[in-house]
Amino acid sequence: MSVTGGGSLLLAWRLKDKRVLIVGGGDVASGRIEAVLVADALVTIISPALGLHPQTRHFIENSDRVTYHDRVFQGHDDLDGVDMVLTAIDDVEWSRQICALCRELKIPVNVADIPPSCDFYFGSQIRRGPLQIMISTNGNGPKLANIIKKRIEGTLPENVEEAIEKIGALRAKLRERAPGVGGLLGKKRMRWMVSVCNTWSIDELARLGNDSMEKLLVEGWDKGRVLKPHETGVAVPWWWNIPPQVTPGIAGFTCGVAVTVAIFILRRR
Ligand SMILES: C[C@@]1(CC(=O)O)C2=NC(=C\c3[nH]c(c(CCC(=O)O)c3CC(=O)O)Cc3[nH]c(c(CC(=O)O)c3CCC(=O)O)/C=C3\N/C(=C\2)[C@@H](CCC(=O)O)[C@]3(C)CC(=O)O)/[C@H]1CCC(=O)O
Ligand SMILES: NC(=O)c1ccc[n+]([C@@H]2O[C@H](COP(=O)([O-])OP(=O)(O)OC[C@H]3O[C@@H](n4cnc5c(N)ncnc54)[C@H](O)[C@@H]3O)[C@@H](O)[C@H]2O)c1
Repeated sequence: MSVTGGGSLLLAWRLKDKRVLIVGGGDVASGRIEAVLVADALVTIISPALGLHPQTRHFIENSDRVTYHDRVFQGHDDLDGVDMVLTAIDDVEWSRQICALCRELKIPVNVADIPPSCDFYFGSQIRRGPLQIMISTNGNGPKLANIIKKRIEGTLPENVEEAIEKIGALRAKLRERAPGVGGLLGKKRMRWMVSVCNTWSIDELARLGNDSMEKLLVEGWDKGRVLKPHETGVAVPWWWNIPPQVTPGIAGFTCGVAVTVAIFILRRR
């Protein structure tokens, strides 16, 4: 395997109850606030009331996770106990100073618009229930990241979030049945889950209900096998599993055959 370097580490950062300071309250800040509230952070916003974006105002007025200070950033004291800093202000000099303070205090910081002052970049995001996809061009082309996001969105299976939620529920039930971390049991659990994911399509997983899950565990896991969807009462017609990309091809082929047959019959008359 060759490692070329020059990239960024892509992670899903767990921010629940972590303290995030957002300096600025304009358009860009409002997107940042939304992004960290989705992750259940405790948010402090410092920004003069004049110039607040309507969405920032909405978060301030409606979220009990948001503390608001109607003023400009003042310095060191504003960083006390803070786990992450995001700045989105129209003042490059202050942005650089905030970055320097954060680096001194070893607080991870993102300064919108100044890549050298970013310990991490934001990306274009797709969220569908528990599914989170981040598209990053590593600083090269943010608008292009947004365009690529729209392309990816169009290729996702319709019920992908239900499938992920169901697989999450199945894994939780399996852990209740076979608890513990690591060891031989852990390996067996993982092998079984891999096999379920390889055997069932996304559509079929999305249709898993409590009864079929129970059957999958009692008749499957307990007996050391992976049931097929139809054995649990979950079955979708075979054509549901045709990838959408090939559907136009099949439709075209069918039309072609129909036209050829029609011409053949008409000629014989
Ligand atoms: C993805 C997204 C996430 C978000 O911000 O939430 C994001 N920028 C978005 C939009 C956007 N930003 C800009 C435009 C104008 C068009 C254009 O330049 O393309 C548009 C498009 C628009 O406005 O429509 C201007 C811009 N952006 C940066 C600079 C400074 C520079 O490059 O030097 C300049 C000024 C350049 C100049 O002065 O010319 C820098 C950064 N912007 C990043 C993220 C990080 C790298 C992301 C990556 O690697 O892909 C990075 C490095 C730092 C950071 O901010 O974390 C979000 C799209 C979300 C969505 O809608 O899906
Ligand atoms: N995603 C990106 O990377 C991206 C995209 C577009 C713009 N930008 C840049 O991000 C920055 C913010 O953009 P915007 O459209 O949200 O700007 P904006 O002018 O709408 O908002 C700036 C906000 O910062 C506040 N502010 C200014 N100085 C402050 C200080 N010292 N302390 C606290 N608050 C202060 C202002 O009151 C205002 O609410 C700009 O520099 C812009 O060029 C970045």
